[in-house]
Amino acid sequence: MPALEQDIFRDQRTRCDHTPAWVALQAHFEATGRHFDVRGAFAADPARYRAFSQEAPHVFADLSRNRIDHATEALLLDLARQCGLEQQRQAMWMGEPINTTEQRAVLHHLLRQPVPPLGGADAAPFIAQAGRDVHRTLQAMLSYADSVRQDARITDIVSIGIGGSGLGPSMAVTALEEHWQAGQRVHFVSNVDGMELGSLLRRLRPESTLFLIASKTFTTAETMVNAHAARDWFLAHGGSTDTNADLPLARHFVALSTNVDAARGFGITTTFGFWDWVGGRFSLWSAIGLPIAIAVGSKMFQQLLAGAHAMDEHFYTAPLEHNLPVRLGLLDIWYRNFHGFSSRCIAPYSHGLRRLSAYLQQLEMESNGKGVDWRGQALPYATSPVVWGEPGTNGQHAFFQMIHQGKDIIPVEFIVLRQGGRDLPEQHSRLVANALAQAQALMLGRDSACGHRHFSGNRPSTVLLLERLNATSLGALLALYEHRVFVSGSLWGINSFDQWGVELGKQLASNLEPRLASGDAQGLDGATAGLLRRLRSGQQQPCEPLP
Ligand SMILES: O=P(O)(O)OC[C@H]1O[C@H](O)[C@H](O)[C@@H](O)[C@@H]1O
Repeated sequence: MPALEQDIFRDQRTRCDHTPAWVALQAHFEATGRHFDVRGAFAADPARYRAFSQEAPHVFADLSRNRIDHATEALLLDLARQCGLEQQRQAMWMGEPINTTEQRAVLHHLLRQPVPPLGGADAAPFIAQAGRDVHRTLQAMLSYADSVRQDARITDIVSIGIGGSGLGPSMAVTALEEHWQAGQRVHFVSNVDGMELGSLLRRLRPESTLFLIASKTFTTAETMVNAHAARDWFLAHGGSTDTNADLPLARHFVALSTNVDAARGFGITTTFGFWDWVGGRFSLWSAIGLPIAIAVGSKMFQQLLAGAHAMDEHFYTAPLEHNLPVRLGLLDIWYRNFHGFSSRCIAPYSHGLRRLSAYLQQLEMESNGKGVDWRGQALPYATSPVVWGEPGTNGQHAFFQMIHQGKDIIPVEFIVLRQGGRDLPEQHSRLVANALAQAQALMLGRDSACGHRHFSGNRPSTVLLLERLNATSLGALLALYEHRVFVSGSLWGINSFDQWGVELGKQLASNLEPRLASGDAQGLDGATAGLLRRLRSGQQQPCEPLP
């Protein structure tokens, strides 16, 4: 896009709190929203469940237990239109550089487009070319995945990667564990704490291990430290950098990265690449998903892509008022900026989805945890809530106490499967009953003269219902969350696709690491200097008495 057009595109946007709809929402909140009672709304409207439920591909959503009515949704939709949500969505589709701080397009949806058409009939040449590149890489990666699955010599696949290069694949592989290949194990290593890799290496043999070094940049410190430790271990146990040796590094180490040169410098000759228009936390659909394809096979990986593509079509084509990512994203704005709710609990009633909250923490909080708008100007309103959770029913016996009776209102997202997995299927109805009961208890509450037994009720929740957990429904669910994050980020006027907030800590860590060895505390703040001295003293000592 020419520079001038870009500027127009950026400057035409109206910040959400400067729109008439925002003012109207404030008035609506004061008039009825603040004291809205979901129980009363159900009593007044027998059709409420139907009106506030939404079909989307592979996901059905019941939004009826939320503190919204038709007027709220209408005003939120006005807000979306006045903030230019549809134009933003179109800009993403057209490959415009909506990641403005890095001047990058955001095209992860292209990774799951079937052929043809590549990028759509009206695709710009750059998108059509990107689509061709995607399919070439996908085919190479999938045939490699299937060849690994057929290789009886390989028993262990170790994927080393952190953040977006670890959370998505490990969550998806966990979710699809019923479909793992017998006789092969897929492990994930992220932490620079040597305990993670060290304890794994003790159980492995180099000749039967394949290492996947997953890093978009191939520079991330933790991943590089672990990759080098794995390489040292491999070479110390009979491996060789000679490609003609019996145990060549080039056959047992593969890279998943945009930085082919750095991977080559490491000694890797096979790299499955991707592109700068794929953000790390949106990358499980790319070569970063190779561990998924190895774990469940190429066919199932394509089902994952197909599920996500179905959700993409819904997001890009459904009218805003019947568009599930839009409705959820708008609800997030309503709760965060008008009700002031500061967190949202993810409660998947599915053991397979036990890593979903960890994955969503990065997706949502790294995308939308920003304090400035797309021009870098400070925002006067709150953005991303804290996203957290644990699978049900475990959470019920841990923190649900607070959700039922605590002083904070925490909207809960129940994820429920109509059909359970293959193991102990007779327990599934108990699991589902618990999810429904929690949502019911949160909404209905219970009056009691005894304060300890009183439940105030009117506590909001959403139910996302999947037929069953498989690659297709998982793909759709994850794409739903991706688009929802786009919707709320777009309305907040922030760049959801950069992550400058992680840089400072990285720089300070590289400054401190040599100081831990040298003891040089010069120029450090008092707390860091004190801890550095204590860490180097070799023993826990009481604090010095104050003068
Ligand atoms: O894939 P990599 O380049 O190794 O990056 C891994 C992760 O680290 C960074 O610090 C970012 O916070 C993440 O967005 C990214 O996913």
